[in-house]
Amino acid sequence: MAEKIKGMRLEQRHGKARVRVGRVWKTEDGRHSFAEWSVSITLLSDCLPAYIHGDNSSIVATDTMKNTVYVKAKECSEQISMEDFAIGLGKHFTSFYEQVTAAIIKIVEKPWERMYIDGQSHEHGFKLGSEKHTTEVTVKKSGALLVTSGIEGLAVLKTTKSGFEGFVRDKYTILPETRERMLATEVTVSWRYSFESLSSIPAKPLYFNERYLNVKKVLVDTFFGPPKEGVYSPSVQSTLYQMAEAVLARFPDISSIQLKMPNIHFLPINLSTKDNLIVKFEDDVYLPTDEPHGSIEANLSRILSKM
Ligand SMILES: O=c1[nH]c(=O)c2[nH]c(=O)[nH]c2[nH]1
Repeated sequence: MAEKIKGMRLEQRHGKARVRVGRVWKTEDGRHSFAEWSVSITLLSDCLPAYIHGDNSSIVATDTMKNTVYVKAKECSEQISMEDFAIGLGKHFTSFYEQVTAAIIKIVEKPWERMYIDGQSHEHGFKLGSEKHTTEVTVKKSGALLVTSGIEGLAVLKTTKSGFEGFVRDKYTILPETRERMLATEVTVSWRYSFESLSSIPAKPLYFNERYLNVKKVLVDTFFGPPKEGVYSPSVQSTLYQMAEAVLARFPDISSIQLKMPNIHFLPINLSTKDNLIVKFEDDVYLPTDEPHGSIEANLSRILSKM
């Protein structure tokens, strides 16, 4: 919200960050599902008197926002995707409060995965996985909507089928060209859905959960290539683009995708004295590092032709 005051411009928003909630859903035959979310709410509303005059009469307390998360979680009697939960919260804040013009809801899910014991899925046991599912939803009073989903911390590595050649060489360059190296990264990705209003959201339950798993599969499959032969990567840039392109080609309801793929370096180990070669690097012994790392990111979006 931007408002003019005494010849100046005031931009303000308020909300509650990191409201943590766990929710269990139980079927009649005794199977439990579980989700743990960290929910952040930001409301855009006219709160000028609070900033200027200390008049809080139009402020929705952030404590109330926190309570609303628990009330809405209680009301979800059936398992729900966190995108749908965020949309529901956004709808609530923009319709329940006259002064609220838009709500931005961000959720990060803790990666609890159903436990398998001797190949059999456990009815109520879960263990913590690695990468996290994220979402950011903006709901406007008009019903206009913006939904993004994403993944944080998807760490992937391949020990071959990667190289880097033909880059700029000048008096500062020492990096040798190679067609044989390790490729490691921790993917952060977010994609935007093309649904632009509350009425165009798919009614299918858990639609967004299914999409999340399928997008993750396309990203990972493209990164690695087929199990036996893999796929050659001429650069992180090229692999990133292939991953983004594969997602847009496969999912018509995704309009853009942003990928961040740090190039996490594994340095060759060569050890020698003046007279002795102790360890000669043969693509086998590495020094793992996490800094510095290359930082490579790009956004790929459809250009929508308006006829
Ligand atoms: O895939 C890569 N992209 C780069 O831009 C780069 N720069 C670098 O030093 N190594 C690499 N690798």
